[in-house]
Amino acid sequence: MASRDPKPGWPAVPAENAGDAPTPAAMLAEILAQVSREALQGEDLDAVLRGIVDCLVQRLPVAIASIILLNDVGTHFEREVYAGELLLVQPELDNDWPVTLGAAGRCVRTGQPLLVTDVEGDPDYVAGNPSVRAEYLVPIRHRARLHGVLNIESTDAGFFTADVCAVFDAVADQIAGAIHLARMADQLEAANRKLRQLSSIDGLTGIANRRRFDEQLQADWARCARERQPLALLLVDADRFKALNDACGHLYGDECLRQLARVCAQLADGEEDLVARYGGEELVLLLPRRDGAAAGLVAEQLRALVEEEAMAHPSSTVAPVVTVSIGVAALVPRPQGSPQQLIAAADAALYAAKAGGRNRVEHPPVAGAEDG
Ligand SMILES: Nc1nc2c(ncn2[C@@H]2O[C@H](COP(=O)(O)OP(=O)(O)OP(=O)(O)O)[C@@H](O)[C@H]2O)c(=O)[nH]1
Repeated sequence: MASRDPKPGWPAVPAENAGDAPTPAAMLAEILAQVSREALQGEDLDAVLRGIVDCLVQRLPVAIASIILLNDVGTHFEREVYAGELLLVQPELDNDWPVTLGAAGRCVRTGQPLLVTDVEGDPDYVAGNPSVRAEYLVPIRHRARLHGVLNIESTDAGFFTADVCAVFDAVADQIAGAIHLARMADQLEAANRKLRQLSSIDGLTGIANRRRFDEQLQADWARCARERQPLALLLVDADRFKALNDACGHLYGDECLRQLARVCAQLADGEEDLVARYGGEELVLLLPRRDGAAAGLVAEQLRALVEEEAMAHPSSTVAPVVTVSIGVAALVPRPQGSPQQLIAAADAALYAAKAGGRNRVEHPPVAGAEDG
């Protein structure tokens, strides 16, 4: 079999192994395949970039491989990920490396690959390691967006032949796709987080919605059962709200509900507390680790605070201002029990508060449960 001459710059192939040595084309295909794998498998952008530079220094005789990313507006380098056998003295990249500086900056400004065959003679070269003789920089561009620069450094002044440079050009294209994918994934994740957050918020009041409350109630019920801690629930209902809407209009009613939610949020201020809109003009406070007495105190405070807000209610039979009736329930959940037990108890208490004249707090014992 005819022996293959490695291209200048590629790893020297021992004569006895020459027949098995990969051609530059085969090696390029392997490198590109691995870069693709890194792009698809990396957990996040940093992991992707690290996988790629590691792959380059492992497979090619380069002293340093680094990827230098630009900020969103393309004015500064903001991050560098590098690998290599030589120590690279890296500048601090707190957005203080403008593209007006260095060979990497020149590569960005021209938008073209840049070959520096004699680093000492290049006015833009910023020495990262004194053993480096030559450097090749390639813009990393996906469609119209310039993401940064692929920077390869070699201790061999003659390393960067046209064939070798062509390999890095192809690798840079692959990296651009990988960065694009990773950034899309990051954006998608952020959008999903936002969506999850939005889907748990009540649009009118900005507090948690019923769905979020239901989830939290299940979770708190299970946790308090495990820890044998009490769980308290306050069911808060605005009095004569239909009459308020009828007399003052729905927009005013909406504003009163928002204000009511703000007051409730002031009192549900523990790390584990949750205030949510239960539905219509009913709000709930879910208070883990609060027994009946503690929850009753919060409820009484809340009732008084709402009255002090003095939101006018000209058509109420209770007071000239908006008032609330509150049903309180608290118990130490039993693992085999159901959170519905707590809701039913708070509901019964609320009914009693309404029947008792409104603008009141009621707290009957919960049947069949260990009251905290
Ligand atoms: N403005 C406004 N009104 C709402 C909203 N959700 C529910 N309501 C109104 O709240 C009122 C609740 O009326 P009812 O259930 O009869 O209770 P109430 O008039 O408050 O009487 P009591 O609870 O017995 O004191 C209804 O008129 C609903 O239209 C809302 O988001 N905005």
